[in-house]
Amino acid sequence: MIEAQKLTKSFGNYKVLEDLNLKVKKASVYGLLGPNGAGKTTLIKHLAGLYRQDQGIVTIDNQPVYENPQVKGQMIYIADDLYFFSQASIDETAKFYSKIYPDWNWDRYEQLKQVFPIDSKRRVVKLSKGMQKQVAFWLGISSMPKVMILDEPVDGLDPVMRKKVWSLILQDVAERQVSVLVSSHNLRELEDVCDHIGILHKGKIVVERELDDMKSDVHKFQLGFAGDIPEGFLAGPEVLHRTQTGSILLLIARGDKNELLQTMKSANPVILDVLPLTLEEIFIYELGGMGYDIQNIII
Ligand SMILES: Nc1ncnc2c1ncn2[C@@H]1O[C@H](COP(=O)(O)OP(=O)(O)OP(=O)(O)O)[C@@H](O)[C@H]1O
Repeated sequence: MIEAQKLTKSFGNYKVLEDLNLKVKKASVYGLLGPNGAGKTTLIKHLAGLYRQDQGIVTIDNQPVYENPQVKGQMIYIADDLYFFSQASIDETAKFYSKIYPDWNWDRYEQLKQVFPIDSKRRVVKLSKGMQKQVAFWLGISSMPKVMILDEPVDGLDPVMRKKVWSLILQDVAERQVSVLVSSHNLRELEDVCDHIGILHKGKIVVERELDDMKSDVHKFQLGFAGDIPEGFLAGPEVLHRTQTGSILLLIARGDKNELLQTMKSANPVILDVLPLTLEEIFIYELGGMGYDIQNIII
């Protein structure tokens, strides 16, 4: 489990993270969203043990991360800006990884040549940006980590490679109970792969949700009435959004779907439809209600 408690970090007088709490469970994929400058990379560098926090606790399986080689030997960190030795080929870099990571698996490294079609004798720094990212995953996955910390991981990969990489990661989550924290600006990308989403805004996690809960808790309805919409109809706090066009009402509401439908039916609408709701819409309406300009935070 990856955990940060009351994590605070400033650069000079500028506080980037403040009393931040975050938990990534075993065998789970946590998506970290936030606008430019929110502090995602700063948070990630603490979780990867590269930065020392000013205050708070950062642990992996209850062990402090900073300056802890044992923890780092079980973790891969794929940064936004990759670093490789300037003279080394992929094979030579793999040899280096095999000495750093105690569970390094040469069979897996060989098998993954089917997935990453790059000549392993080539110098890594001479490869294209997207190919270097592929190498980072190739070596990272062959290291058999328990924890993966990924900063904008599929940026620069083509769509086919994105799918392949995600499928390898999710296979490790399912089969080896790997914990993954992944940052992105793209909610749609995270929606397909994460089970939890946290939104970082101005140095704090402002919302953290389990996706299945979220999807089953918020619903969108379209209602039509023969005459006027009944006075006070569904005007309670369960309604997150309401638009009325003539006698057609569009509602986004939180709660048990069947109970909401029962309440609506009692007003005798002539039309009552449940409409599909994207995760993006759920965030927009939920966080909009909390006073955040969410369109600018997550899109
Ligand atoms: N080493 C540093 N020294 C001073 N300020 C820093 C340092 N690293 C980050 N910051 C500042 O901290 C804030 C958060 O930066 P960070 O890179 O963590 O954001 P981010 O959410 O990853 O942004 P982006 O989505 O643009 O990558 C920014 O204002 C940045 O200028």
